[in-house]
Amino acid sequence: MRRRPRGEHIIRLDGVGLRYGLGPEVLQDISFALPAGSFHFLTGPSGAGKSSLLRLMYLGLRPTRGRVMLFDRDIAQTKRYELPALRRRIGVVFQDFRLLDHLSALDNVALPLRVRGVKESEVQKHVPELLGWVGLADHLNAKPSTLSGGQKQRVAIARAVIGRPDLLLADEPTGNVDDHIAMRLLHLFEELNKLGTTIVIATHNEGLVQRFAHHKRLHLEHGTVSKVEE
Ligand SMILES: Nc1ncnc2c1ncn2[C@@H]1O[C@H](COP(=O)(O)OP(=O)(O)OP(=O)(O)O)[C@@H](O)[C@H]1O
Repeated sequence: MRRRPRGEHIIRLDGVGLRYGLGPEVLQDISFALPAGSFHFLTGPSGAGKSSLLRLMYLGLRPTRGRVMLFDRDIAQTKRYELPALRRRIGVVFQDFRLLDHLSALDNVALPLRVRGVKESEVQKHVPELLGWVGLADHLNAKPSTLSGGQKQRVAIARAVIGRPDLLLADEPTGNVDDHIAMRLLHLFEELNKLGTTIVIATHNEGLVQRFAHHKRLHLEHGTVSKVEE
């Protein structure tokens, strides 16, 4: 598996601004760089721009000004056909999960491995193991519509981490689960981080941030970074 040496920047934003359509800038003058292997909580009040910043980072949106460098590539200079390969190196946990409704929990989580051509024997070994780890051993064949919000969230997390991405971006990944499961999920992110994945977790859960205060913080206020620990 490809691993990057520590010390490089996984993502760098320089003077980035974002507006939706003709609206006001919702992100302004954003500049920071995240070193490979770092672990940040993205915090800030509701509406500060956390989800918008994550969208820029997973290339779901282009900035209206400034420069985004991802894996040492300037996104503005990157050809459209090259973007899917960059995106495959990013695991994303969306706030609204975005599971495929016609697939079972197991098949949703298996997707990133199957896209990559991982052997089916490996898929059948690793996916149930991970789903068991997040407490869903009894729901491998369940369709998302039969799962609770917290269970769907855990399937979405398993799908985002199964391929050991270079960068994991998670939007409120513990928003629908109780404290005990939130702790377990945070430990899962820490394990992934130890294997080299750079992690950014947007959260409102200040209690959780305090319990994991050994990790760094990227704080947004009114669309701009008011604090970044690099
Ligand atoms: N698709 C969109 N079109 C227009 N404006 C948007 C869109 N998405 C977000 N915004 C606006 O951008 C600003 C930042 O929103 P964003 O969702 O990024 O904040 P947030 O910090 O993630 O909030 P929350 O913690 O409540 O999820 C808000 O003023 C919001 O209304």
